[in-house]
Amino acid sequence: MNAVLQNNAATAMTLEGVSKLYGPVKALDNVSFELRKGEFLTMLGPSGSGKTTSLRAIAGFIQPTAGRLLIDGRDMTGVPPQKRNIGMMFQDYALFPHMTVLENIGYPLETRGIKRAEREKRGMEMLEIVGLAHCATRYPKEMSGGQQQRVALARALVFKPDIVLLDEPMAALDKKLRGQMQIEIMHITRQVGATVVSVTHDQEEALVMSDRIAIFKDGRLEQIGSPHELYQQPRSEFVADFIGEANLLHGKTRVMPDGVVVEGDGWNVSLPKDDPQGQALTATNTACVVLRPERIRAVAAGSPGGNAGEGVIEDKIYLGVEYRLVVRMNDGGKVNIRSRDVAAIAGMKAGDRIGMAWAPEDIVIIGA
Ligand SMILES: Nc1ncnc2c1ncn2[C@@H]1O[C@H](COP(=O)(O)OP(=O)(O)OP(=O)(O)O)[C@@H](O)[C@H]1O
Repeated sequence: MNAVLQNNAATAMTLEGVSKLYGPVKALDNVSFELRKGEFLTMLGPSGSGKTTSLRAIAGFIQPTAGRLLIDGRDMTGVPPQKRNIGMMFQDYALFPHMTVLENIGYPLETRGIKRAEREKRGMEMLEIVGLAHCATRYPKEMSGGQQQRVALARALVFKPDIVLLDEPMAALDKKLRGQMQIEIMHITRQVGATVVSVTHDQEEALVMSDRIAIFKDGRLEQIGSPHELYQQPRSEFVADFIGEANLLHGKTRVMPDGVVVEGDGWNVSLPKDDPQGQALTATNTACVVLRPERIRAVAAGSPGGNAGEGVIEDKIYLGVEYRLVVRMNDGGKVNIRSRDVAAIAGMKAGDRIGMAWAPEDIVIIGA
């Protein structure tokens, strides 16, 4: 029996090699991952990377060209959307304007044949959870954007779906409200134990809300992991650049008796040979080094040692909480530094030469 079909209680959904072709366009290219019960997973990626196509395949609005999708161990091939126990919140909320808030929330229960008294009871319970019990008899147009969003969320959760899909949930909100609603939606979905798949192209939203993030690129799943894993151990330059801010330095590798060095013009990284990252480099000639801006120490120029670099300050920007420096390296590449070390930086100015230092443990190497 296929391992995936063994009805693992912790698995809510499995995608097995799912592809979707539109003529020559591979909207999805052999995507496989598992969603755990109670998990908040965000699909993140640039425009056209396949996020919406994945969401629509899960909802059943489109059928994969190849591969399978299992929900709770059950193959969904040929199962229409209304036969999948899935809740959805769309970016425009799609509330029914002629129904009150309570009627809107009760609607999915009505379509499932649940009687009015029970609908109202469960609808009011959901309204309590989303903090809108006082708005039950209002109409959607009498609510603010944030309130409408919470009604839409309550409607997506009220029938205890196996999975809740959120399609760009913050798209209609202004920036200030977004931050607040990210936290609120995260709390509400955790409180009711919902299993959530959300789509966004806002990396901050993904970092704030998700247990795990699936990063899409050109229809492929580039990497999936917790926000921490993706930030600390990106497996590609794309992921390193997409999650947080990254300096990507391309250099040549050199195997030394006691370690491995990656170096470019005016900078070097040295890793001990017993370090797994160092070991992987013994077989390659070139490598990409990921250096996070907040991990670089600004030091005086002129004393470069190991794990260090030098360049010329192009911009120095004071942001209150930190300084940002843009440094031009000898090879023409730019390095961004974020630092709160006022003592080290206050006296530096654009045009000065600057030294940079980093610790081997702060470095991520992307293979050759
Ligand atoms: N119905 C369709 N017909 C033809 N091509 C499509 C169709 N739907 C999607 N595509 C193509 O498939 C690819 C993936 O699209 P998809 O909508 O999944 O991307 P996305 O990551 O959600 O992007 P966005 O962030 O812009 O919504 C794109 O190249 C898109 O043009």
